[in-house]
Amino acid sequence: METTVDVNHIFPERITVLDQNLIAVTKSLGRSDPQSLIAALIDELGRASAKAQYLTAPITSASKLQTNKHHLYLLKDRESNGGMGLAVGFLKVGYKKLFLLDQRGAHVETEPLCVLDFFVTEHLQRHGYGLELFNFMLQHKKVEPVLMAYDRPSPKFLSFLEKHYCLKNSVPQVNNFVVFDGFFTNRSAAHLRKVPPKKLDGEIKPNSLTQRRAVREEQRALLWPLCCPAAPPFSPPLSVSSPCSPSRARQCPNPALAPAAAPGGYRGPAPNPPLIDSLDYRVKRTSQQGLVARGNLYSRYINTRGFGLLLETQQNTFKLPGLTPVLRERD
Ligand SMILES: CC(=O)SCCNC(=O)CCNC(=O)[C@H](O)C(C)(C)COP(=O)(O)OP(=O)(O)OC[C@H]1O[C@@H](n2cnc3c(N)ncnc32)[C@H](O)[C@@H]1OP(=O)(O)O
Repeated sequence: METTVDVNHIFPERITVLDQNLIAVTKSLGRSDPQSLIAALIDELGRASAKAQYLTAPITSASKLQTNKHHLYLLKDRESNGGMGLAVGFLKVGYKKLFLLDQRGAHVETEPLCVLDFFVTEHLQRHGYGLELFNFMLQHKKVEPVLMAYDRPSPKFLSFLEKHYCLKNSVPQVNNFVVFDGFFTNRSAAHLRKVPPKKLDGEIKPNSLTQRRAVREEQRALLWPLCCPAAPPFSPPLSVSSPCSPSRARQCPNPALAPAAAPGGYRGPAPNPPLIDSLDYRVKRTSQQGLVARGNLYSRYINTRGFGLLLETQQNTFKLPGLTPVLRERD
């Protein structure tokens, strides 16, 4: 990405690892880190990534990086941009506590390293930069791609994973993360914890006024008319050549350019997002099978008997009776 920023000055290394402090994890000798320039560059890259993925808002920004324990790998090309260097792309990863379904459909609690955002400047894609970034991250984190989870991977990213790491068949999930065959089998038992059988269904009563308001919002959210075609309860096994249910595809500026829906749901903007802003929650319907609550924590609620919604705050969990929760943390 061409900027007026002297990328070579800020980032002496070809790949820089940035953390919460917005400073290079491996600091260069005698150089200060001009935080505001770094922040501006990250924001710019985050916006470009969001645009490339048809997102309404960036997943990556300096402020988000500062408030999460993520690592952002930033790749530059030293020679470009009149010798000032060019930010070619970035890869953002972080650990997430996830409730996933194993091959037999059992809930398993995991905390894998997840790919959260990945972007290479448009005109430099398919030149091997993505692979360079990804391999660097694998070495830095000492992890194998099959043991990672992927947050709503785009079709390009799915193609990338298949081509470079032979990751093709996914294990169906009800959340937006994609994991592949081998995720459960290659992982030591210490990293997997079976989720205990659920308690008897019933409403968990909120204690505080704010929490009660959250429940009211939740119930109002359920009244929205359902208008989208139904999606299957589980995303089908992944095949890059035959991406899953079109009902999970999101709106694109130009329908002809719309990416095929991916397992876990491609992260494009949602059609007609009905938002309720309350208590940091934005609640929206994603399909007839489930509703998504966005807030500090994000959760979705699906089972074979119907629809449901589960809101989780730092303190409490609210749920409607009769359904099985599937939880996922959000940034
Ligand atoms: C969890 C998430 O982060 S999902 C978001 C992923 N990011 C995006 O979709 C943003 C737009 N895409 C990109 O920025 C890039 O294409 C990336 C990051 C996915 C891959 O980076 P690149 O530098 O292009 O990858 P690299 O050159 O190492 O590998 C190329 C392979 O990636 C895949 N790929 C890259 N670009 C494309 C494309 N336009 N169409 C289809 N496949 C593509 C292909 O498998 C390609 O191999 P091929 O050229 O033989 O078909």
